[in-house]
Amino acid sequence: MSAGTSPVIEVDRLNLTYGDFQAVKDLSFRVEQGELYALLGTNGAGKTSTLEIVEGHRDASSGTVRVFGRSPGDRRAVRPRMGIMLQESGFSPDLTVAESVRLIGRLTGRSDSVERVLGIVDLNGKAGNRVSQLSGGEKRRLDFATTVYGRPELIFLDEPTTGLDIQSRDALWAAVEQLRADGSTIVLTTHYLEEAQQHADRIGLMHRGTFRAQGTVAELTRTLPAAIQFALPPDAPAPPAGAAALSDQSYLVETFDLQTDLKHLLDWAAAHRVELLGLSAAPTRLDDVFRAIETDPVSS
Ligand SMILES: Nc1ncnc2c1ncn2[C@@H]1O[C@H](COP(=O)(O)OP(=O)(O)OP(=O)(O)O)[C@@H](O)[C@H]1O
Repeated sequence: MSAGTSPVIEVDRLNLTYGDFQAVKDLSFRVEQGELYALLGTNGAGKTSTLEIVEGHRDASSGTVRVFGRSPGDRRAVRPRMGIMLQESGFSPDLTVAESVRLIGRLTGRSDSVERVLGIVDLNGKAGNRVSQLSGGEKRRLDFATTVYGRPELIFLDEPTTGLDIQSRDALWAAVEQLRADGSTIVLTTHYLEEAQQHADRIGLMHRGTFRAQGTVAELTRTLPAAIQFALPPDAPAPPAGAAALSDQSYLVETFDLQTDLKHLLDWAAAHRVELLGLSAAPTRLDDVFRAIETDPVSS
């Protein structure tokens, strides 16, 4: 991303109300060209509602949304440049797999090889089968194939790996990384936080219609301490200061400097000739940030 490049998506003080329920409140974010931006959050946080507006499927109550510098309502300009993988697929059950891909090709105006996109998701063997005959995971893979048909510049992936086995997940993520290498911008929503942790450049964490945190994984996780856990044998001396007792002989050290505190602990154990049982040192994970936000009374 170079200085001065305009963002692919620009959302400024977006609000959405359903009747008198405010589902999205003053939400602002940008997604830059080539980024993988993950919009994460609790159930009912407003992610789908936000994406529906950005995708041009729903009008905002107030605020500004720009996609490629245009209103998402400007469908003729914006839609051919986007691939959208929704949570629920809308294929006609009577079409074959290959016909479904071709149909999407015609609707988007993009061109590609049906064989290529079915190859990405290992569905070439099912090209002649009707959609109604596919398993749930195979339908999801077909969803992905039609979404990336023609290598769109902007790709929305809403829970893309739900129902997929591990091989299919790996294949899907390899395809996403290839699309990014080719310059596509990706917006992801998922409840699989480890996937966001691994693949997202930046994350927006939503709860009850607003962002509770936004930034890179490193920026979000450094707000919470990492954890060192260990247990001591019955005859061991008292543990070093800073270790909180969890149960009889188990201890927890919470730290913002994992490396230094782990070294202190190992030095203490060596000096006292103590074996640290079940020792684990875990950096802060996105799950921890997520849980902290869900339980934060300020965010309720
Ligand atoms: N058409 C609608 N009419 C009224 N309320 C709605 C409508 N669609 C969504 N909502 C409400 O708006 C809130 C946000 O819903 P949304 O589907 O955007 O959340 P989400 O973050 O995508 O949730 P999830 O992770 O559960 O899919 C929820 O409280 C939901 O019940």
